[in-house]
Amino acid sequence: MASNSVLYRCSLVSYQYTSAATIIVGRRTVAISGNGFRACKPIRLARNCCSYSCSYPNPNDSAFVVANDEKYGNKQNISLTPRLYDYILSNVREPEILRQLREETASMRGSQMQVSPDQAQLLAMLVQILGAKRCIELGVYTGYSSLAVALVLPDSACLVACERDAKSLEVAKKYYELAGVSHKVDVKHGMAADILKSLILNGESCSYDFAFVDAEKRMNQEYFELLLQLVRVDGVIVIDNVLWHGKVADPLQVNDAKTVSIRSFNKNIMEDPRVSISMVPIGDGMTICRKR
Ligand SMILES: C[S@@+](CC[C@H](N)C(=O)[O-])C[C@H]1O[C@@H](n2cnc3c(N)ncnc32)[C@H](O)[C@@H]1O
Repeated sequence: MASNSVLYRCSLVSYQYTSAATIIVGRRTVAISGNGFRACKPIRLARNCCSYSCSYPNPNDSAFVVANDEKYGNKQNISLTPRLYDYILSNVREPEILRQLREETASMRGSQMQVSPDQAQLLAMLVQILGAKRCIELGVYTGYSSLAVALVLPDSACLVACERDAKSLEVAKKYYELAGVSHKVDVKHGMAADILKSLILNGESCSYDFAFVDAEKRMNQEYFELLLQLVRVDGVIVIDNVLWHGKVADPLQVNDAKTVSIRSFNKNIMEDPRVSISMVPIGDGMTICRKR
């Protein structure tokens, strides 16, 4: 450990892309200002959380966190500070039309729900690597993630975009038009599970290459079961918010219905032999599943 390092007890550094951030240090919640970040709800410190050593005296600067727990072999992990996250975002190639949509959505209710530019870029890349032609998204909101996917789909491809809220769908449809991708997006207004069931009844099982799940979190297990029917072998299902602002890792103190449900879903998926998985700490956490 560097001689000027400071030992912090912290449960999580939690950021969202808009205007400030918080870190919990000891018993205090410290607000960190930084361009482009929004303050998150502070997460209470677990009594038994492990200690982390940060190699800078200012938590705003500490990019590396070392878990002191022998169990992890003192592995160094990146702790995403506002500065580092700014750096990551400055290395995202966000198409102009997505930037416009993000800015229009920023003043709307629920704008924090939108995936971050780095997440959208990852989704688009997965679709490209897969050579996906048939995709599904559950939870469109104003269309940021679906537009990122539609932009990289070939003209003959299709994205089934499911959303229950008609008002936010209007914004999404406007941007599909502006981006010239409307012909690739099949907008479905309704409840995600019902739409998936109707696709199955329509004989579309095993015909999809890619699915992104970002709707009602407590329905994730049901969405996943339906999507496993709709996606082909070697197809990919990505689930968002699997870290749920870090609450999933604090079972001693955080047990609200949504957190318990996401925690239970994560456990089920971890033990599910039907898929290979990778939980990625990007945004609020995404699990990438490949159907075996
Ligand atoms: C987290 S937001 C989606 C954000 C979007 N992926 C983006 O990047 O902009 C979740 C959306 O799911 C929608 N939603 C929630 N429950 C739903 C359901 N049961 N069926 C369809 N849509 C649902 C909400 O109305 C909301 O717009």
